[in-house]
Amino acid sequence: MTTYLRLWTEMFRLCWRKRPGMTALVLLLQLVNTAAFAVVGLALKALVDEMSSGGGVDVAALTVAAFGAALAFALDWTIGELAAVLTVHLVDSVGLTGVEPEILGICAGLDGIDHLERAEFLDRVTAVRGQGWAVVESAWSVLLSVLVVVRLLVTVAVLASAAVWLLLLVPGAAVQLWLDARGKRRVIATEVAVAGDVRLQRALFRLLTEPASVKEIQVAGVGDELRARQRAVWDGIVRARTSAWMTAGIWSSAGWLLFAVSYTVGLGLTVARGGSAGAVVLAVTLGAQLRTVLESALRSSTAAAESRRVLEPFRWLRRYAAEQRRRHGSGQAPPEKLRDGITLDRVSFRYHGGVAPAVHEVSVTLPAGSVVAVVGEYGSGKTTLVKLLAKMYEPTSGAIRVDGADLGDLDTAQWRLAMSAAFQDFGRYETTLAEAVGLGDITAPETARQAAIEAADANGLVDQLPDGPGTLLGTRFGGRGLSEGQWQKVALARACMRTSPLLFVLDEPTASLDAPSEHLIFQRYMRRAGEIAATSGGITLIVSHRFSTVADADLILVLEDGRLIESGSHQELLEHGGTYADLYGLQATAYALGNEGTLPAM
Ligand SMILES: Nc1ncnc2c1ncn2[C@@H]1O[C@H](COP(=O)(O)OP(=O)(O)OP(=O)(O)O)[C@@H](O)[C@H]1O
Repeated sequence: MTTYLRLWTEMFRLCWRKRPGMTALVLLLQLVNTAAFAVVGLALKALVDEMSSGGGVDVAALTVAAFGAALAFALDWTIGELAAVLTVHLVDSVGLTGVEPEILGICAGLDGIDHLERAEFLDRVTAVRGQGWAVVESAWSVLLSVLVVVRLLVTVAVLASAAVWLLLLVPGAAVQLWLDARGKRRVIATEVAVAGDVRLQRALFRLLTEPASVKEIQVAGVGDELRARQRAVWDGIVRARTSAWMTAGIWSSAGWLLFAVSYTVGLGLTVARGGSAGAVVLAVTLGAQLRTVLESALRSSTAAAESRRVLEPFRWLRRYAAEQRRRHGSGQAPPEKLRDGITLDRVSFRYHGGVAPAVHEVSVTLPAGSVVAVVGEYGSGKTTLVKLLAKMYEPTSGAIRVDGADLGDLDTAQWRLAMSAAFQDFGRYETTLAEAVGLGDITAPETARQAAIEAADANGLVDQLPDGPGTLLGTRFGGRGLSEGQWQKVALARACMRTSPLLFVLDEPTASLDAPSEHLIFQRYMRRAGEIAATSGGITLIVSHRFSTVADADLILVLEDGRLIESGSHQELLEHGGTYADLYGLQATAYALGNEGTLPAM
């Protein structure tokens, strides 16, 4: 409870920081609104007391009481509306400018990508995304609930003093609140229960509307089947929701019925036991007012209950982020230049929930200034090794050392600035070509872009584009569509923006390119590796499952099922006659058969 109190206090402070004027105004309006409500009841009571007093009627006092009641009633009504509208506006704007950036910061600001691959993390992100307003609103709901209780107390006190039998309304109201809350809980529980189905139908909808999957669906002719499945999932969701809403409606109606009965009995007894005309008028008015207060109480209790749906995952994400940041902290700076190299000491890594390690007890030194190739069949752990070197994951056991310093102790942001990478699953940034390349190093001068485009052999692509580097890429925002190979060239150019990284990673850099481009690119990268080695002692790490492309590397690492089974130069590995020699022979034969006996030049 104290953590909730802290969160709510923090939300009020956030409102105050972001919108001080609006926060003060909303607070004032809510307080005036509650005071006006209380005045209505008290003025009515004064009116009735005056009218039913034995002596002569004091016209002046009567007028003041009547005028006070009318004014308070008008204030209560108009200020109530205004306060409600302004609260929604305040909550919305602070949610968007204060809480949403924090949620994005948690998703995008944590070290590595481990969290982005965990269902427990992603489920919570799904629950809070776009719901920043609900976090802020929860604090205001609590304040409003307190104010509603004040209203209830005032109403009950005035009722008790005017017509004691009307206190029967109180248990009637309590039961109504309880039944209504029960119904709301059922609705919320149903929403939680169908959340998985909601995600499933969204995923099916995406499959049926995204070009990449639609192609296959059309060719396979399974569109009708998938549409039927999506409809069936929706039908199930709608049935569950309808049933929950119906049940909640029945409970709530039963509650209101009980309230109406207690009201009738209370009023009847007031009249039967000789209540004055004033008391009856007051009873009728306050009875109606009690109903309004009850509705407000129900609204704020619903808001408070619903906010838990968001508050729970929000707090979980915060705790997770704090724990991650505490663990990583800010470490030491990486060296300016590599002197010895990067050493992997019995490095193992197991994915969250994975049965076997993706990388298993790998020990090797990548010498400074060298070109290192990592080869192996599909799923042998090549990309995982690269991601470990890029600090996207932490080794489950063992250590990676950069010139003797533990990679875990190096400041992650600085380490990333000291490296450069073209990943296998590269990003497709739908912006201008110049920007999509320049993202590789936003501190570099304009001229660096041109050099990077040349380094990636992407000049031909630029020439084909209508506005050259200023051409908008991608079709989502009305730009130019690119082929896979063209997107990959953009990614490679981006990776070439940094000219002297300590680690230059190319994970399957030519997977989407044709053979001549592949050959040209590798030649260029070999030259580039020499330049990098000379300026920073940096290592160029090339991942490939095509053995023929990496024969010029200084060191070749052969992975199998996450284990390093062989390492050495191309010549040494051929002479060794192990897996590398076998697979190289097999691939060369296959390539020769497919290309009329021409092996790619190396
Ligand atoms: N995010 C992940 N979560 C769980 N397991 C994963 C994940 N990524 C990869 N794996 C598993 O780890 C193992 C190594 O995968 P990795 O991507 O490193 O292989 P790879 O050699 O790069 O394969 P490819 O040549 O197909 O790119 C595989 O068994 C794979 O199924």
